[in-house]
Amino acid sequence: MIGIAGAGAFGTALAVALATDGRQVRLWARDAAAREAMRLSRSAPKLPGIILPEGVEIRDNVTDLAESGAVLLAMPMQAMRGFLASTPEILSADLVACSKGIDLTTLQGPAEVMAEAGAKGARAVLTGPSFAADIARGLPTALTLACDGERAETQQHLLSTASLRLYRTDDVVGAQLGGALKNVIAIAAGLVMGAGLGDSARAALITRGYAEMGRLAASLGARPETLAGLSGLGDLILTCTSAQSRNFSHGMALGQGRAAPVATVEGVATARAAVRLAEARGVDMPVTAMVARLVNHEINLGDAVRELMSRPLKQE
Ligand SMILES: NC(=O)C1=CN([C@@H]2O[C@H](COP(=O)(O)OP(=O)(O)OC[C@H]3O[C@@H](n4cnc5c(N)ncnc54)[C@H](O)[C@@H]3O)[C@@H](O)[C@H]2O)C=CC1
Ligand SMILES: O=C(CO)COP(=O)(O)O
Repeated sequence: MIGIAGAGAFGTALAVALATDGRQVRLWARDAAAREAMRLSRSAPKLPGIILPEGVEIRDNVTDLAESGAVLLAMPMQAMRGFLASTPEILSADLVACSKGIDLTTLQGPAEVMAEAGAKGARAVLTGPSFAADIARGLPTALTLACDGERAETQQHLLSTASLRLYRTDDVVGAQLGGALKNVIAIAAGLVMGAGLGDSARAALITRGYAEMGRLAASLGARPETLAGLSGLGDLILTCTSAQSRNFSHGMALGQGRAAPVATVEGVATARAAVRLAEARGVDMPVTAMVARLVNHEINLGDAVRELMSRPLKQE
């Protein structure tokens, strides 16, 4: 049995994929009305057209997840620390963080947040290029499961299905940073496309963004090949090129000068956190720093482009 805490787009999509493959899933949403609606309709508002398979059981009590083979944490990154603090009962289970981001208060990634909360079982991070809508439809998806404990292989088999192919890595720092930092670059790519700056500019941004993701990750102990994998480059490609991405769409809206739709946009907080991490380590992250200034309304897009283009010329 697998427990999933958080019944937004991603948690529900994973529940659908796992149950379709024969797993028993306990899905918990924090909102009682949302739980009741899902139970009655066997559907989820964030996944239109998808029917919840029989194997998905909507649970009212989050502590019911504690006896699962693994508990997936499928909530925004900034909510994870508070959720774990208020739910000590699940800390004995193996935990798999599905959030992509950096905690703004502690500047920790999901693995460190779980450890500091007192997680006693395995602590893994599930990341990589995967839109919830694709997963829920059973489209083929490859993900990275990062775990440096001896339970990694067990978790990999528990969470892989006919349509979800999980690759394993013990580079937890690299995998979680890849998943977090790509969202910032996706906002930048959306800004460029929204402002009509062209495909060439986007390609430049993705490449230079990837370079600075690698610099920060290396300074924190990540391996370069992890960033070149699904959790870094793979997710960067997906998120910087698809309007399905909320981070990319958020950037597009800003680039077009219109209000961005309300949604979970992890790259906004991650940009602010990454700037602080980079400053503390003396790492140059011009694209990320510019995204932080743009989302903080400290600079307009025209000045941002001029500033980035007039940086001193250097070697690639
Ligand atoms: N939607 C997608 O395609 C993918 C999302 N992710 C990641 O999964 C995480 C969650 O994203 P989505 O499910 O898409 O967001 P969402 O906005 O669809 O759902 C978030 C869910 O978290 C719940 N939540 C918020 N605060 C909470 C709290 N304090 N305690 C418990 N639950 C809380 C909300 O009620 C909501 O059900 C994010 O970090 C995202 O980057 C990762 C891969 C794909
Ligand atoms: O992480 C994702 C795809 O891998 C989802 O991207 P968005 O959060 O930008 O929608």
